[in-house]
Amino acid sequence: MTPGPEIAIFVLAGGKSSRMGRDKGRVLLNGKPMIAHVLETLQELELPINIIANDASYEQFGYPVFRDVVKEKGPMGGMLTAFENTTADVVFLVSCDMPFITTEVAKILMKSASQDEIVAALVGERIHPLFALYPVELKKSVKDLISEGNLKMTDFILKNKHTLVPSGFWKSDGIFRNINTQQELNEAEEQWNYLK
Ligand SMILES: Nc1nc2c(ncn2[C@@H]2O[C@H](COP(=O)(O)OP(=O)(O)OP(=O)(O)O)[C@@H](O)[C@H]2O)c(=O)[nH]1
Repeated sequence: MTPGPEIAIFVLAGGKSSRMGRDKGRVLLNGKPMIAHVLETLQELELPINIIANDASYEQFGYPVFRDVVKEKGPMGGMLTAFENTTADVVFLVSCDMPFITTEVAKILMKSASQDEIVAALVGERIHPLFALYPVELKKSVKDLISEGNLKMTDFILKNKHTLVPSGFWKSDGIFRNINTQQELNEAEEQWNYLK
């Protein structure tokens, strides 16, 4: 049996957090910075973990921190930064604001990992680009899209070879819930024991 592609995890934490009003990755949720919940789940996968952030305080989490190679280009810029800083074949891109992710769903997506296909979850009509696998061989194409100003992640997925794993392969779609606002943070805090 041939071994699968080598995968490295990159957690994105370089956004503006304008809806939250303060840096999302470090807001406290159930007593811990939001990104710490994400990292704790991901570490069970036993893959290399990296963070892409523009603030050195992310070094406190104990993983390598890379600054965006191109600023203010959203997750596409974060993805290019990941591609530029890995020797793996595939980057597992994860948003820092998804504290309910599970290793169950990560492993389901990873089963389809490929050196030349993007793998993402499909929930209803919605593709989730920030808990998804991207082949590093798409680096040139990402560079071109960034210089053209085409920064939409779902467009990028649909224009390249991809596998969309439909909902139904896992127990709950709640794992894709992300937290953008103070109200969503309050709700997650209140429902923590039920959701986690
Ligand atoms: N490295 C990096 N990550 C980013 C960038 N923009 C967004 N992200 C990350 O991508 C994920 C989703 O970000 P969004 O919620 O869409 O954007 P945001 O800028 O963080 O927040 P808003 O300003 O409220 O839209 C989060 O984990 C962000 O930290 C960026 O330019 N660089």
